[in-house]
Amino acid sequence: MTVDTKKETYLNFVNGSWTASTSGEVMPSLNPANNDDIVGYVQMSTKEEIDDAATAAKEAQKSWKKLSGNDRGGFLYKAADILESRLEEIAECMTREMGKTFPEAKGETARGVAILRYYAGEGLRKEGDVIPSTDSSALMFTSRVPLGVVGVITPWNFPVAIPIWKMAPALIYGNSVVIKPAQETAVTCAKVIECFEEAGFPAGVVNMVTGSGSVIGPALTENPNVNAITFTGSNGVGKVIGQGCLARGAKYQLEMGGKNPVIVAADCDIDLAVDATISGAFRSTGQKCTATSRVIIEEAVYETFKEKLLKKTAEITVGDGLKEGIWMGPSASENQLNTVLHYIEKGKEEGATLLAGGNRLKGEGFDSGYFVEPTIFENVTSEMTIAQEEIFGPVIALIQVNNLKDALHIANDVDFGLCASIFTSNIQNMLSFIEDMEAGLIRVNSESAGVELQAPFGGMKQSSSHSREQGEAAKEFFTSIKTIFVK
Ligand SMILES: NC(=O)C1=CN([C@@H]2O[C@H](COP(=O)(O)OP(=O)(O)OC[C@H]3O[C@@H](n4cnc5c(N)ncnc54)[C@H](OP(=O)(O)O)[C@@H]3O)[C@@H](O)[C@H]2O)C=CC1
Ligand SMILES: O=C(O)CCC(=O)C(=O)O
Repeated sequence: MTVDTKKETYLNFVNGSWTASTSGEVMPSLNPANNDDIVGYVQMSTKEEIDDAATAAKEAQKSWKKLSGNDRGGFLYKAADILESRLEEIAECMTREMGKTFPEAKGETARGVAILRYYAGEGLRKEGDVIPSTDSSALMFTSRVPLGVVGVITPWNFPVAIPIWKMAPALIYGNSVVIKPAQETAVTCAKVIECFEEAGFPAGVVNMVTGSGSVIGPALTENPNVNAITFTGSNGVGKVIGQGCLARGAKYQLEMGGKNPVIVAADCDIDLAVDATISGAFRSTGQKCTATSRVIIEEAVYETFKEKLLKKTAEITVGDGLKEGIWMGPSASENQLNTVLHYIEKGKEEGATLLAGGNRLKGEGFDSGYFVEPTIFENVTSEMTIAQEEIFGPVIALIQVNNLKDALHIANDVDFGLCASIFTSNIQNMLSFIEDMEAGLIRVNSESAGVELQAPFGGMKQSSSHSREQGEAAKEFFTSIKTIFVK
């Protein structure tokens, strides 16, 4: 491909240096709000470059793990300060690369800073327990040791937060990392890696290789020097990665899709439920694994809820996320837009009623981007495709029920179990929901999306490989326990 020489080509970061791929191939990273805008070029790297990064990471980890947690934390604090000083620039790059609005991108970058500081502090927290032995003259205790080299495979929907919430705990517990970011947002990731470089991490501790997931993804998963893989993305790819790791005995962690319900009980604050549904479903153009995609409403308040929801949805401003006053940006890519339009057609074909939206936006300001209207279906039944499969776009299905028992049954009637929310003022309704809802994140009177960095994050059923990320829970994945007996 011909390279526009005015745009930067972002290289791989291997063993402390920015290196060119031997493939010589690059691909443009395009702005989904205006695909005439090339954000930069990223390399289509080869298996050999993954192998080089893994070898460097293996060597570097030997001395990295010997540092005290306090010293490792110092590097993370520095990276946090540098990221904070570049917050606006990196957030702007994120908006240009994947479309989320600038305020959302700034919020996410600030979250990256906070995650780095949280894990920097982990370097001074306890890493084991003393356990009484049956032998009164012995000392028995546990200690945590790093896994070695961690391969990090990330999606495009949180281009700063997800790489950081995987890399920061990996690093603080003494692992080195090789990250393969989503191609769509590899420029934003390269800028995050620049922050790590400037923070002075020893060469080889942090490495980044860009390229096609189907080529360098398996190279990373199958590399014998890589001891573990942490992945966020689609279920299809996650399962392939899990099988690859299992086959060679590597540790793996998969965070995948969701089909998250919101239950609207007759006794709830309807305005609160409407605002939370809109925010949960349409922020980031619905491109969150925690996004609301099914709204299950008791019949007594169905019409009132629907009317208010439609009124507020009509007020949403769609456009280029860098412009003032825009609330919802484009889908992140043409592929993603086509997936969303495909599901909208499927909804119509299967007999759901389109209440709002449903179209690609056309005309001035829209023609060079991948904009779709916020879309609402009603008369949706639980077996319809749009009630079962993850859409990853601004599309919601309204499902009317007679009572909360039916609501809970429908809420659980999917393969996923990431997050779920209920709006109610009745304590018994809340308690039943907390007890019987099959989801890793339970939210009451709050939108389905909303992850706090200090709390465990992950799903049940097909949403994850049953481990948890973030908060203290990250320690379970990124370390191995040694039980020590001394006599
Ligand atoms: N849970 C979540 O947060 C996310 C869910 N999704 C879901 O996935 C759908 C598709 O999105 P998509 O971006 O294609 O997600 P993918 O699962 O394909 O991509 C996620 C990451 O995995 C990489 N990858 C792709 N194939 C392999 C492989 N064989 N081995 C190792 N790594 C691989 C990708 O690389 P590359 O960039 O080159 O494709 C990317 O870095 C969305 O519509 C949505 O439903 C997507 C993103 C996030
Ligand atoms: O909702 C969030 O903040 C995180 C969601 C997430 O992890 C994802 O969409 O991949």
